[in-house]
Amino acid sequence: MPELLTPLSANRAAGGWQHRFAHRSAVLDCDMKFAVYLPPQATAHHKVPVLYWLSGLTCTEENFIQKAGAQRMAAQLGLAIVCPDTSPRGDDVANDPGYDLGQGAGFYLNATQAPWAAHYRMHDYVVHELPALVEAELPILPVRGIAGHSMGGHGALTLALRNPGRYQSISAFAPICHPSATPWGQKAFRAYLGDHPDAWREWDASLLLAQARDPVPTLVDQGDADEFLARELQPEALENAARSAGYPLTLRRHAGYDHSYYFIASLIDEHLQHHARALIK
Ligand SMILES: N[C@@H](CCC(=O)N[C@@H](CSC=O)C(=O)NCC(=O)O)C(=O)O
Repeated sequence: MPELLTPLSANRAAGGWQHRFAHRSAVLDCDMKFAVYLPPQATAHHKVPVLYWLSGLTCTEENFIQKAGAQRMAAQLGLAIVCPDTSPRGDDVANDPGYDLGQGAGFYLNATQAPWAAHYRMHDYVVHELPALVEAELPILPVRGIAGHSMGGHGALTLALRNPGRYQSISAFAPICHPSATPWGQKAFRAYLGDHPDAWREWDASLLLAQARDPVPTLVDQGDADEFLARELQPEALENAARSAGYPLTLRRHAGYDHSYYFIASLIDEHLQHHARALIK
């Protein structure tokens, strides 16, 4: 039987190991890469809980592991971090010249429209295929939190809200909160889902959260100097939905912070601690 994971790199980090692997995805029908940080507590005899990190537009599996500085706190807490790529990839995979559609911009949904539907099934990949793979091949427990940034914040919120019971904790940095009403989201939804308002509603975090019946502790951080705040992110839509649903959302605003990884690196320890409170007993 062929090896399921092809090692790409392994670097010692904070007493654990930062890995990158390639594998064949049946769900996406293409070769994919992902990164996983294994803390020192993860051994052949001891499995650890896991945080799935979803990156934003233009990112690969490498942005977070190189820029967020998460390894030291993950090692302290005993938390693995799995970072998928942001879309299917390859010469045979549909693409678009814009940075906000196609490869690097999968939006963590299952596309229904041609030409995207053939490969763009990032929801099923992140929720089902990748966890089954890492839980079978690596010392990782099926005890999961989910987090992300911007497009990946939208992904973290929607994947958790669509799959009650699968994630015990949620967090996001500067998420796209109401994509069916903002330009990045509308462009992606029109392409991937077609002009079908009912379908858009199923992938909009604020609209899903307003209907949520399974409360999961959720932390959202937003910088007030974020260049995308008013046009693309609209955290007030998420706040209003949480208020009307009585959902346990903590949304914090931070003076002077922009949309970059400097913001993420400044607060990532608090997000990891938020997840550890739910995942590590
Ligand atoms: N015009 C920019 C837009 C891309 C960008 O800002 N990407 C962010 C995520 S935005 C929402 O999903 C990002 O994380 N970039 C990578 C990084 O390492 O900072 C551009 O094309 O650069």
